[in-house]
Amino acid sequence: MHLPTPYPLARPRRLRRDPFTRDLVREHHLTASDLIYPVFVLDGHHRREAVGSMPGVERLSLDLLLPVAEDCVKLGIPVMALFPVIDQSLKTSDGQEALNPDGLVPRVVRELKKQFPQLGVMTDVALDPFTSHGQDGVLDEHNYILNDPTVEILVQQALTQAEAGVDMVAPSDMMDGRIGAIRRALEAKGLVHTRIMAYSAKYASAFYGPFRDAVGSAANLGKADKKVYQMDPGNSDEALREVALDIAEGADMVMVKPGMPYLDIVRRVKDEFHVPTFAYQVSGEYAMLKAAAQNGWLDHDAVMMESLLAFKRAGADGVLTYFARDAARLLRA
Ligand SMILES: NCc1[nH]cc(CCC(=O)O)c1CC(=O)O
Ligand SMILES: [Mg+2]
Repeated sequence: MHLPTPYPLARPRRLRRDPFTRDLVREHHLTASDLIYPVFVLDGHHRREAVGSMPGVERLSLDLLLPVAEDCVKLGIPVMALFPVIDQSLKTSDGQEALNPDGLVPRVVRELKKQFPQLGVMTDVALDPFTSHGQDGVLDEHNYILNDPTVEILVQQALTQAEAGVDMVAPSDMMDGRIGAIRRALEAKGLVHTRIMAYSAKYASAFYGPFRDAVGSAANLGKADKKVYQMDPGNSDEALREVALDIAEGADMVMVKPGMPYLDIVRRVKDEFHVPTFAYQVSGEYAMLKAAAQNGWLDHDAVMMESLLAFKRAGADGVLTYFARDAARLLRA
């Protein structure tokens, strides 16, 4: 960087003088095409349940989700991410309902792709909505989450989703080697178009609390945590090693999660690998901003847009956010 011209020859405020100049020199922009909209889907008909800790977010049955998908198309949001809320009676220690080709997720995928072929659909590859203990994998007798047996199940889950026609599978479990195993299995079945969005750097974060309420895994998880597979919040170099492995194993896109407290990781990943890089503005981040806005302590729309722009500035190509529809609506206005 060259030395700046000294004041008064340089007056940086000249470029902030009026809206047209600020528009002209702005380096980063948010558009609707940067957004991925996560939704919670339930079995049944005409079901709509509010998520208490996530104002404005609802669990919806498929019939009520279809108008939401249509809204995403209208708003120019390219992708919807599905998170299932599975009935307690279907949860088992090995999460086998995740492999049911007629289960909730495959049924929703088939219908969404039939009705809105132009809307990208992404599904989560992870067992936590399906397990009786709320962990993302199967346990040994000491309640340690086993890697390789879990990966075998995740491969079958990803195949089930891909065969239902999903566009992108997104493994969010943090087992080692799952990207490669899923990629090989997809290729072996001729499913060469299925994109893999790898949650490569996913931290063991306290910001996931409201999500675990939303999918109903919080009660099952109890006091347990996910620190033996999700990353330690103190680590940064390790995120680069995780991303390197997932790219080598066949990931098309990588994800950093959570978002706002981890923008340094987004920047390092983008600078190091130059691959499509995404960030997840998770449930706890959404809840914080919503709660403050509801109290009148923050300006809702202003902090929403500023938080999303910050992801772009940090190097993210897109953001998975519960604000996606609100933001897209504002961008269109
Ligand atoms: N497979 C688990 C999963 N997938 C998405 C989220 C959290 C997303 C959010 O907080 O919005 C989690 C939570 C967890 O790891 O317990
Ligand atoms: Mg990994």
